[in-house]
Amino acid sequence: MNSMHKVAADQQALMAVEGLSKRYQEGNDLAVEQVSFQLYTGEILALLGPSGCGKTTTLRMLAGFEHPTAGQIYLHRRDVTELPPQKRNIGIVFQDYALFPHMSLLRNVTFAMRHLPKSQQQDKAMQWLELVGLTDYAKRYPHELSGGQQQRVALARTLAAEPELVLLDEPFSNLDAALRESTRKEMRSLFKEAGTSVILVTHDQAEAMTFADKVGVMQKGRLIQMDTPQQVYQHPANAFVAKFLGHTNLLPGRALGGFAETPLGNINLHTASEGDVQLSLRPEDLELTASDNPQAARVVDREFRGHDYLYVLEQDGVQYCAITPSHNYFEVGSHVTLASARQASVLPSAGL
Ligand SMILES: Nc1ncnc2c1ncn2[C@@H]1O[C@H](COP(=O)(O)OP(=O)(O)OP(=O)(O)O)[C@@H](O)[C@H]1O
Repeated sequence: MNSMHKVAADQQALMAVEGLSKRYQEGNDLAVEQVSFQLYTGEILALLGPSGCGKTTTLRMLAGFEHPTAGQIYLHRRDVTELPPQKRNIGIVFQDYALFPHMSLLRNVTFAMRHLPKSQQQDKAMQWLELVGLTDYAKRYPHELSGGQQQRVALARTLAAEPELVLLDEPFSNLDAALRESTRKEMRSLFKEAGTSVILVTHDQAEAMTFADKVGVMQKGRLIQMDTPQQVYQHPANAFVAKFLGHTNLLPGRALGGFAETPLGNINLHTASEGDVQLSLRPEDLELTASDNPQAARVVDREFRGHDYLYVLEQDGVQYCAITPSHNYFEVGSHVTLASARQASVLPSAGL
């Protein structure tokens, strides 16, 4: 990208983060190391990674609750790195929702609207409660609500302050599986309807992929890859990202342009390459065919998952995983040939 393009892109970014780092104590490792990214208006970004990788620290620096050791945070190209949280126009919804227990839902929401004249607050608060489907509960108190409902009030209260950007810290972690999925869907459409920009933190890859427009995968304080869920899943930057986003087969290969020689035969490559490579092949991209050949792969294990089967297979002492539709049925102990049904992606930084 030449510098003209970079300037143009920067101008449109709602938030730009450059070289953000955090060391909590002298002598400790960096909790966040050189994180840089841009967020555009209306975008939903998920910061995804295992426990301790620096997601929450990053979020807290963006909100202004933690001071960075190095780096800058820009909102509309204005450097806000030194601004206190209340001057950033960023809303944050914490994991525990932090509603005021002694206030009704309506008052919880109007509390966030002190910037409006008193006469407008009630009507406007009812509109926010309507947006999250809770007008009938306006007079109730937080303890009279389910976890999912409390979550939505916390969201209404955050939105009522009309922030430019909403930060969510593990927003669905307190909800049970069924409620989590529906709340996730509702919230995504709410944000999309309102055109709200969002950054959320999660360690749940399914949540990140279904909720966000872009996923930023973090490992040991670093942002390893940030792209659309499809790109990150299908073209991971390294073995860690490939494995963190679901099952995968990591294969050694020798690339000869558009294909590579691998233990599973020649496999076409998504991007032409040369020399020794590491490939990531998703389990749904492996094709199984029943075989009489005892040298072929053996079915070691099979897990029924409703819509599909997850198989563990062994060939030449190496284990592979494959996912097939549930009508494709192979007995444990039987033999199958393995072939790639799609192009594999070359991991660009296999050494990481
Ligand atoms: N207040 C603190 N003082 C010292 N070290 C801290 C502090 N907060 C976090 N850390 C350390 O910084 C690193 C990153 O922590 P952080 O909470 O940002 O990770 P995370 O990815 O959000 O993890 P989780 O998913 O478990 O919340 C960890 O090694 C953690 O122990």
